[in-house]
Amino acid sequence: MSDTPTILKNILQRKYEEVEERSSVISLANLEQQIKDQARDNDMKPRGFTNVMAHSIAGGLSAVIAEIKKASPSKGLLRDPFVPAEIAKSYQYGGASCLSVLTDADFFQGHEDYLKAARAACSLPVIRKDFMVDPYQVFEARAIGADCILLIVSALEDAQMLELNRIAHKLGMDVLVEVHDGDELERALKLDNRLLGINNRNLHTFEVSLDNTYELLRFIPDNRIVVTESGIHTRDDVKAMRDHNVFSFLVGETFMRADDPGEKLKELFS
Ligand SMILES: O=P(O)(O)OC[C@@H](O)[C@@H](O)c1c[nH]c2ccccc12
Repeated sequence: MSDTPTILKNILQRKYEEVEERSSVISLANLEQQIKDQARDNDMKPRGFTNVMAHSIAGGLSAVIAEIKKASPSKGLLRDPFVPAEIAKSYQYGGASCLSVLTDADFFQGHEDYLKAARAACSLPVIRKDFMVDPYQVFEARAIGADCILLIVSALEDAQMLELNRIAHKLGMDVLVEVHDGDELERALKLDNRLLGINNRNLHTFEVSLDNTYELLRFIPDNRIVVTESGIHTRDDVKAMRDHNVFSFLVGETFMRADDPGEKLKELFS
């Protein structure tokens, strides 16, 4: 991880501290008990994130993971007022396949309660968007209702990545593995997940280029579902991706800046 970009380094450093703090308040055993207690509650059952994505694509549609993100380190505050339950309903109405909810507080002004509120307000599967470095966070994700977690390859060693992936699956969650270059892609392909995210944002410079997806595409086997992440703003962006046989999208900023996020989704994807 020697060339891990600075901002990511800062975030990861903070994440390790956060895990220490949180696990001293709520133990891992306690989280596991919560998950067991919730097993009888139908609303808490994993909603099959990957299946819903695959189903949308099989129907000839774009599979859109619509993101609920109040702020980001590169763009600052994106939306105010920010009401996750309203946004979730709007996204469902607008035709999203799944939701992504930022839970990181310090860099994205996110919160676990945003995920809970968004998920409770709709029937869509939800990915916990955060920087996962420790099993504790994976249990925590399931305890708050997440149906899927994100694993960022540049933030993890292989062994860590495998372990977090295994725990997520054991808890019934799906995993979106995120890469932004060829080396990371090679490592990501060692996991047997169907979902593979290509981030168009360079984490060193914050520059966004959709070419990143096009360049990495050719190295990805057909049985994977490629999700293009970041920097999708227009119908033309969507068309260009679809012309390259990319049918899954993760979109945040464009929707967050719109008065009605679900309408904006329709505008881009219908
Ligand atoms: O807001 P955008 O440019 O549409 O991007 C969404 C999403 O791809 C981005 O939020 C993201 C991609 N990978 C991440 C990892 C952590 C936090 C955030 C992200």
